[in-house]
Amino acid sequence: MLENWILTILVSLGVGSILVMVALFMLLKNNVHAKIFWNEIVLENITNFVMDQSKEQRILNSVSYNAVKGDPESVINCIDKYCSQYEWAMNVGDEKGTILDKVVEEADPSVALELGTYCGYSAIRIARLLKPNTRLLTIEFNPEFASIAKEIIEIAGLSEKVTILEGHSEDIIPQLKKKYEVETLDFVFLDHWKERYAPDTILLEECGLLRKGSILLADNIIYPGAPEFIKYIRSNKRFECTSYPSHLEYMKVEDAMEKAVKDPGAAAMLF
Ligand SMILES: C[S@@+](CC[C@H](N)C(=O)[O-])C[C@H]1O[C@@H](n2cnc3c(N)ncnc32)[C@H](O)[C@@H]1O
Ligand SMILES: C[C@]12CC[C@@H]3c4cc(O)c(O)cc4CC[C@H]3[C@@H]1CCC2=O
Ligand SMILES: [Mg+2]
Repeated sequence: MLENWILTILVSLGVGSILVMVALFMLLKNNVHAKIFWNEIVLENITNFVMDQSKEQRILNSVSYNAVKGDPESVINCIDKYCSQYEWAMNVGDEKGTILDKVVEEADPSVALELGTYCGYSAIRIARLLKPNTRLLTIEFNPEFASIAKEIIEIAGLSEKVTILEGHSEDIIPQLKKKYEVETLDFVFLDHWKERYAPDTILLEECGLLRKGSILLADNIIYPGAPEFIKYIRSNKRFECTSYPSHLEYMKVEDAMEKAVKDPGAAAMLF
């Protein structure tokens, strides 16, 4: 009699754990939050512990071994291959990267600013399209990411065009005019923490860094989303906005980028 009870409990526990595993699998398959949580929190921390290095160091290693020195396209392809085949990472990726390329070409910037460098993937995409005697400033507050980005940008052969400014966007933006000799910005790529998009756009305006015709491009309008920025920019008569539907990097999940041109009519009258 006692053995029957024990058997029933053991079978129930077995079936229960299989059901929990199936539920987890379904959740991971269908839910983007679960997938990101699984990749970023569970898998990444286990791999970091086992290999005693960070995912960003592994991205740098992959670039050092596989990319052709001085060839930005090979660095971009190498990062995309690593992050789609081995470990997801928050680079803008190739699909949204192609939109970024088009908008940079349209802006044809003399001075460009990026908020959120990470490993330097989008900085390389932007800098490879810049004409001679033009520059990209990119802001990153994580010292490990800033130093990895420096090495990856060096491998791409773009160190002359790119300056990494280490610190918080809210501290560095007010220093851009005096310390970094910026008059106004022709192009700004917003890809740092999403709750900073709106306050940093307002800060750029207050610091007199946006001119008529300055172009802003913001990543992650749908996922993770930047609702305060979208509310601010779309209701502001000084900006003309366009949405570019796309997908989250390295995933089949909807995302979009938002372009905002400051006083576009007035800029056209200048020429
Ligand atoms: C999504 S990643 C940038 C990805 C990069 N643009 C690319 O596509 O290759 C965002 C980065 O912004 C940095 N970051 C977030 N908030 C920031 C802030 N307020 N100031 C400076 N860096 C910030 C994070 O440390 C992270 O490295
Ligand atoms: C919320 C998050 C940080 C932002 C991450 C993110 C940033 C980004 O620019 C992207 O293009 C995509 C993402 C998706 C994942 C987001 C991260 C999940 C955990 C975390 O701290
Ligand atoms: Mg992004």
